[in-house]
Parts: sequence; structure tokens; C-alpha cells
Amino acid sequence: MAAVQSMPGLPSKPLPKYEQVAETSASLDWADLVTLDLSNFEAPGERERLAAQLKDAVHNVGFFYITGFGLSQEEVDNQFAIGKEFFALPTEEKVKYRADLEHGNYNGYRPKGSSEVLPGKRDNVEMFNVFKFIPELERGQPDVINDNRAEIERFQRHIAEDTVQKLLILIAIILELPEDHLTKGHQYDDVSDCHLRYMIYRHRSAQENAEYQNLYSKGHTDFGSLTLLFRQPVAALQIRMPDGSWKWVKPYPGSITVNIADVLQFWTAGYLKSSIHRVVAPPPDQAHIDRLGLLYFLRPAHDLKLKALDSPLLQRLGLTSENDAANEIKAGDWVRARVKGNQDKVSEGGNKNKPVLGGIEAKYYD
Ligand SMILES: O=C(O)CCC(=O)C(=O)O
Ligand SMILES: [Fe+2]
Repeated sequence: MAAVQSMPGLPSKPLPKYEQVAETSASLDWADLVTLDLSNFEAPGERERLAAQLKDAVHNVGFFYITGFGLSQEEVDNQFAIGKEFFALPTEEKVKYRADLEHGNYNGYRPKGSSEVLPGKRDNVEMFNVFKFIPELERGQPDVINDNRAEIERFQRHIAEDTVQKLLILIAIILELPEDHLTKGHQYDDVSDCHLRYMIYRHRSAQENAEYQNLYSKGHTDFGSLTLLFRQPVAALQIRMPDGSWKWVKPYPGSITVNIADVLQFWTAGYLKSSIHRVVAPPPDQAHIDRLGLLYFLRPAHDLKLKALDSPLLQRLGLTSENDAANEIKAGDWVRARVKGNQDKVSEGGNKNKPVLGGIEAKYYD
């Protein structure tokens, strides 16, 4: 009898369909964020219209939503199913794929407890980071990734080669730079630490939440260029508003939450805001849920320097990083120093700046 052959491009073992959980019915103080609909991006005048809509958000808030990005909820849910399958593996299987965190390399598995949330208190978060499928970054992968590799690569490439390219064009327009000024340093074939991340925050008891001051992840900024957070109906992400208050980020159907990260802040001498966000315990009606996450972290080509860009807008505003300690730091070194630093113990006493590289600090908040 002929052996059963799997179809090329289809997983050898179909995954159970992923069902998203219900939204919270709690009434929370949601942040009011701009939503960009990318579905008419190619229409005449559309880029300028979207850039105008985005300008204030990226300067003052650092967070916004996108819709019309060309991936269906089914495709997104299929990625959640992959993450769920991976995290259900026994720990001894998962640690075979452990990332080289000690050198700031996130390629692979990051076990829970790798970072401190509060002094003496370790996190409850697992991550599995799948870097780009290019020869320089290949590594051994678990079966669930190998079996679904074609679909994961297609999903990653859509984000990297379509969605983020559009966002980088809009940001270049805001900065009055040629449209390809930022896309050039963010190509799929560039060696960089871009990755698709599957994440799980395992729920804690009410008593544990009290001991952790409700924190799952301290207030922080992200390290690279942009972060894209696929819709996750469990309320837990909060952003720090310009007045220092924290607001919840509502997960709207069909949307991705996007935030500006450190490298874009360096490149714009602070004009683009790498804003502080944190993850807290969900409201009571979602407190029992193990919160799965799906994110894409966009990082620039490793060798690009952090020196501010020569932008007409920044020049008019007098924003330059001339003589700044960041000028000669490579973006990839910054990202890796921040990943490495995340394994350190936290300091006592709440909100602290932490040295990262070349005398430059990163901000952390409780
Ligand atoms: O899980 C979330 O909502 C945010 C995660 C996050 O901030 C991060 O991984 O950098
Ligand atoms: Fe983050």
C-alpha cells in the first residue's frame, strides 16, 4: 500500500482550530488611539492622508491601530493555534530550543522566570521567537514549527514585506524624507533580529497578583523599530500616557496594535515616541485565562547606526543628535544589549533608568 504523502505547503498534522476568548465586560479606562485603515494604501493621495492622520499619534503617544492589513482573522488564529501547541509541550522539550539570552539573542525559546518583575519576584511569561527564515538565522526548530513552516514564513513575509513597509513609508513621509528612506534598512533578507513571537502569560491567583502588585511585565519601551501586536481579547496591556497615567489598550476586531520602539526614537532625536507600556493582571472576568500573545518585532538591519536622520522636519524643529553618545552605536548592538539587560535583576524602589550601552539608559516603570 502506498504511504500517505503530505501535500507540499500543508502541515502534516492539522492543528485544532483556535477559538479566541470573549472580550471583558469590565468597564476600563481605555486609551483613545488613532486607527489607520491601510486597505486603500495604493490610491492616489492616500499615503499623504494616512501620514497626516498618523503624525500626532507617533509623536505624542507612540501607539496606534491598523486595519485593512491583508491577513484574515483565520490566518491570525492559525498562528495562535501554533503558539498554543508549542506552549503545551513539556518544559524539557521546550528548553531544547532555548535562545542564547545571555548574549542578547532572542532566536528561540525564552523560559518563564528569565526576568525579574519586582525584587526577588520572577516573571510568569514564556516566549517563543521565530526569526526570519534566512540562512544566517536558521536554527533547529520544534516539530510544530517545522510542520507549519510554509505558513509561518508566508505570514511573516506578509508582515515584513507588506504591512511594515507601508508603515515605514508613512513615517518617512512624516519626516519629509524620500518614501524608501526607512524601508531600505528593513528588508526580509537583511540580517536583523526581526521575529514573530508567540507568547503566553500564565494566569496567577488573586494572592499572587497582590504579591506582584498586579504586574506581569514592568513598564518598558521596545527595543527595535516597530512592534505589531495581533488582536488579543484579554485586557492586560496598558500604555503610559503623556501625563503619567496608565490606560488600557482595547483589542478591536480585525486590528493590530502598533507601537514605536527605541531605534525610531533615536533616529528622530526623540520626535517619534518609543512609549512606555506594561502588562498587568486582566480584569476579574478574564483573570483565569492563560493569555496567549502573537507579536511581530521589527528590528533594523544590524549594522545601521543610531545617529539621527537628516530630516527636513527634524532640522526645522532643531532636533539633531550631533555629539550624542548614540551616534556610533549599531542598532543591532542596542537591541542585543537590551535583551541581555532584561535578564538582570531589577533594582529596588520602582521607576528606574538602567544603563544599556555607551552610557545610554533605558527607562523602566512599575
Ligand atoms: O503582551 C502584550 O500585550 C505586550 C507584550 C510586550 O510589551 C512585549 O513583549 O514587549
Ligand atoms: Fe513591549
